[in-house]
Amino acid sequence: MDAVFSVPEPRNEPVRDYAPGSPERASLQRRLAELAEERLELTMTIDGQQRMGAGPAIDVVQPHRHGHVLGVTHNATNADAVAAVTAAKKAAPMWRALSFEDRAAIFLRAAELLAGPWRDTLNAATMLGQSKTAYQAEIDSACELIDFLRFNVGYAHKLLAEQPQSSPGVWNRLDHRPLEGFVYAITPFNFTAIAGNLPSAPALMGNTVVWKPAPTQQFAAHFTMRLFEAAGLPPGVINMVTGHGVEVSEVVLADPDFAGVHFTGSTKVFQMLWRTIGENVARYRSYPRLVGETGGKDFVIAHASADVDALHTALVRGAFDYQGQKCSAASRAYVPRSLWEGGLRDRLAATADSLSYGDVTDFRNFGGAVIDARAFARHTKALELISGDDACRILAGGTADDSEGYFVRPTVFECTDPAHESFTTEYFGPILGVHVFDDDRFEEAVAQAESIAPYALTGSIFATDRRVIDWAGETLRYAAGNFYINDKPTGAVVGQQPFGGARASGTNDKAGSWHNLVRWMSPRTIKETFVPPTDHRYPHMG
Ligand SMILES: NC(=O)c1ccc[n+]([C@@H]2O[C@H](COP(=O)([O-])OP(=O)(O)OC[C@H]3O[C@@H](n4cnc5c(N)ncnc54)[C@H](O)[C@@H]3O)[C@@H](O)[C@H]2O)c1
Ligand SMILES: N[C@@H](CCC=O)C(=O)O
Repeated sequence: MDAVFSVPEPRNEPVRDYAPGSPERASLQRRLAELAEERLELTMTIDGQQRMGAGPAIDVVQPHRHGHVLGVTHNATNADAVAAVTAAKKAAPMWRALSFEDRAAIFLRAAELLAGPWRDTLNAATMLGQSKTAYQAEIDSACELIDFLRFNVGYAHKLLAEQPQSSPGVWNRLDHRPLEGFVYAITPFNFTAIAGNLPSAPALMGNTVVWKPAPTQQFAAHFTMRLFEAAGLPPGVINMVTGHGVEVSEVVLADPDFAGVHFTGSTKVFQMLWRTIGENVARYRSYPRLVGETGGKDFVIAHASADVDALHTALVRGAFDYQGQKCSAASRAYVPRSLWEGGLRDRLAATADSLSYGDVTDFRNFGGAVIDARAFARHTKALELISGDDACRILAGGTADDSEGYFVRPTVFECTDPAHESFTTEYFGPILGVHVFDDDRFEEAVAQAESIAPYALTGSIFATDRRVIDWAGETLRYAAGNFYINDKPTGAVVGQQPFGGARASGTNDKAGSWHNLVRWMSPRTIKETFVPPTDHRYPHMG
């Protein structure tokens, strides 16, 4: 077809609330019951074929009831990784040759399927496999993934339309080529939306992909792969390998056609990947694109002029939604003494103690369990460190119990030492440290908070005095890639708050925006001269 097409105007998917008695709640509960009865074979998908990895088996369980196995996956071996890379390379010419409209239509169809008949499945899988409540699943596996799919098409369309100027007699053009090679997408446990976005964004731009989800997210990842297939994704475009990834990286990062990594996860793993890529750099056909969104130690800073009700709610939701397992979660707060001793301390502790964490299929619960035994051990160790230190005092929580699920109580502690390890280390759990400062030492507290942790992902300032908001915004300019004024530091929405941070928090390529998509293309400039010169001599030569 010969036409310059426009694309549907992207819009954010409305969030359903699953209130008691609502039809959407009944429908989701039915799907939860069905999926909880499954014991799925969580296969790899290579060249459109589903088969088990050849390495050892891994049980995928419900974190809030770890005796309940949802499915079994297997670690992918070097040979499995070779098969995935081969499939990605084989599919590349076919996928590149499809028009942008054909590629976009697949992902737009995936968005509509997810908004409709697939919504309950992805939400139920995310609730059971990652211990999210109905609301936390809805904003992730339904709305955010739908938004990524729709908005990426809109941003990509604008990027492709980006063309240079032409002087008289010349036609300059930009050919927005996919990368030469394949992309390696490695995704974290905590967001089904991120797991779906990291392989699909480079694929939309014409690249083929090897995708390695986290084993603890494999239940929802399995259904995400089925969703892409149902939307018409051809075999070999996204090849999903399972397991821990070490053996996959040994193969992928040594391949000459490795063209980029699209990573979200911990800072430690991204730095390890970066080092390996650096060591292998001479092997590659092109310099690989390195895109990584990583850890955070996200702050909330309050001024004495802050609205204390808003601050209280932001701390509770920011720190304890999804058990603190958002990279954006508030994990350190800086509060003036007048607000803290004027009632916030007791109120925050009482609210934290009142939050119910339990089985997420019981919709009365505020939260579920932390993801696995490794996370549980990290949190119990942190709680021991905090409770054993004279500088810190636990005000709420501080306990954990893994007898049935990996439960860690919402914990609030106060610490007189703002340089304490608990203010610099990412625990990635429901643990909030508070440093209380004298009201007249606000500027000192902000300056210290700015650079004490190596991260710069999200942060909030609470104040009603506009001069304070202005000053803090400037002083904290490089301390957070997503900065919030009088709001919690979590809950970025695609198309509204492009997400990502710098320093040890990543390359800040802003998932779900054109900043990210531009990394998956390699422009070729074309200059066509209609009437080329036929005399090599210049006029000044006489
Ligand atoms: N900045 C962001 O946008 C963002 C978003 C979500 C999560 N996170 C971060 O992610 C972390 C939590 O997620 P996680 O526990 O899944 O992180 P993780 O780093 O443990 O794992 C991330 C992924 O890397 C894989 N992996 C580990 N070693 C590998 C290797 N050698 N080769 C290939 N893959 C390998 C894991 O299996 C998983 O798929 C936190 O640090 C959090 O802050 C950041
Ligand atoms: N985009 C999400 C965080 C993703 C990281 O885990 C938020 O803004 O809360």
